Formats: sequence, C-alpha cells, structure tokens
Amino acid sequence: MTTPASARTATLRIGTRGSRLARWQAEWVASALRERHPGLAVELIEIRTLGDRDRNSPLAAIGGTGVFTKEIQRAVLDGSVDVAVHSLKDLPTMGPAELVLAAVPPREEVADALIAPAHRTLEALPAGARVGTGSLRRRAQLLHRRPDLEVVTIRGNVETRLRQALDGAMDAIVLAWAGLHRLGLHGHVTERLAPPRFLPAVGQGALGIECRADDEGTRSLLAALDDPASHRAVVAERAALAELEGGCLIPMAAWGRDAEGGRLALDASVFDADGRRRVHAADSGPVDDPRGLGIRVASALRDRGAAELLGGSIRPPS
Ligand SMILES: NCc1[nH]cc(CCC(=O)O)c1CC(=O)O
Repeated sequence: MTTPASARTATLRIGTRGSRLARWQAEWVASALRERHPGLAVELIEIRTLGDRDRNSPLAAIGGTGVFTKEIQRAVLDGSVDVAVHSLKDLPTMGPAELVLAAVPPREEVADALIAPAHRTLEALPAGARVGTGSLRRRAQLLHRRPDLEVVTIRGNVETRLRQALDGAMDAIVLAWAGLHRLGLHGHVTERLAPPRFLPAVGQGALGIECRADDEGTRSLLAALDDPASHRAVVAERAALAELEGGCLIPMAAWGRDAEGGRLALDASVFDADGRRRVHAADSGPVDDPRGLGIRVASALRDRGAAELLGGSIRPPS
C-alpha cells in the first residue's frame, strides 16, 4: 500500500554532503518538499564522503567515480536516511539496483563559467596563462580552443577554487555556472562558456534525488519535484555516458534538451586528454525514449573513433 503524503507521520530524512553547495541543494529540496506537502517534517543529515575526507589527491587516485555519492547512497540503502540529494553530475550511471532516481527538479543553466579577473575572456588570456580546473573535460575543451594555455589541476570546493583566481594564484579558473549561481557567487564570472561552443558535463546543473525503489511513500512525495524535461535530458546524457562505459572522469561532454517539433536533442563529444582530437555526434528523437537517443549518439561516437580516444585517457588506477 502507498502511504499518502498527508498520512506520513515520521520525519523525512535527507542525506547530504556537508559542503556549502551540497547543503544549499539539500535545503532547496527540503523547502520544495515542505511547500508541496504542507505539514511534512523534513530534516537534513550530513554525511562525509571519501571525496570530502581527502581534499588533495586527484579524484582519479582516490577511487574514481562515486567518491562524492557512495556513502550517501549507502545511508539510503541501510535506512539511516530516506532520500539522497546529489549533484547529478557526480552520480555514477551504474548505481545499486535497490535505488531509483525518483526526481530531477528543474535544471539550472548548464553552462560552465570562466573567472578571469584581469583578462576577462578565454580569447583574451595571454599565451601561457595558468587556468585552473580539475576536470578532464574542461581541460580538453580549453586546450582544444587554446593549446597555448597552461591548464593546472586544482581541487577543492567551489569557494576554495574561486579564491585561487581572485587572489591571483591562477589567471583563470573554470567552474559550473550552476554552482556559482546557487551560492550567489556568479557576480565573479567574466565569461560564460556555454553550449554549443563549450559543452557541459553529463548532468551538469541538475540535481538527482534518489530513494529506495521499494519506498513507495517517499517516491510519491519526491515525484512532486520532478521536471520531466530536465529528467529526460539527463537520462539521455547519462545513457550515452553509460554506453561508452565512462564515469565522471572521462573527457566527455553532453548537452540534452527539448528541441523544436516536440523532440529531444542530444549533442555529445569526447576528447583526448590534451584536447587535440575531438569526436562529436548529435541526434534527436521522441521525448518518450531518452535512453534510446543516448545509446544512438554513443554508438555514433563509437563509430567515429571515441573508444580509441578514451582508451588513451586517464583512468582510475584500480
Ligand atoms: N564536481 C563538483 C561539482 N559537482 C557539481 C558542481 C556544480 C553544480 C552542478 O554542476 O550541478 C560542481 C562544481 C563545479 O563543477 O564547478
């Protein structure tokens, strides 16, 4: 039997990472739930992930995909929380079968953002300028356009990375527009790196809200937060990524969105590590088959040599 929202007495517990961005996102979900379900009690439970405990190692070295999400998923599986709120970008495509992606709320802008206090734009950066990013996808796209830049690996939360550009340790950094906007830090952005010119990561700008697949009560509460257009766009992007057997650590970019004629469109690219080579594919399909579209675009990428490019890219050691 499904428990109607109004009949629920226990507090709905939301598991979140402790970073300011993660807490903002979980708070957003909590207030949206309270708004949709008056009387519902919701609380946040902070969970430390491997990615939070080790702030210095490159992500690829500390276990690759899922370093920000596994512990939160485990808490949902063992019942210590009911709901996990993730940045969808950080959520591996292959998750535990007992969990379901119950809702994808309206997506933020998917663009990346350049913060280059002195030079303002990618074009205007001088040769040899130091640009900080921890993302292979951003690195490859930056070097694809500007092979003369020095791309420097940086890690840390949004605020830590932003400081490195503002205090002059870097000439520029690239971050997701969405995270900066949510934290009210978008005033520092000097150039928007938006598709189709600069393609985002799979799931960028979207939240992924998970719960146990057999928890009908929670599923129906979460369904009220789902935005079907955002949901199908990320399902298409994630299907393409899964089909290429990639995680968040491969230099792949994708951009799904509703397009003209009531169709769903998907662009995707993969790069080699230094951005010299790029393989691109684009297609569209009916809105009710986002997975099919993702798989078609992935096989087009494969036909154009994607596997060969990715074979030479950095992989987690284990
Ligand atoms: N990997 C970290 C991460 N995960 C989600 C976001 C930003 C928010 C989003 O893309 O939804 C960020 C920071 C960044 O890439 O700048």
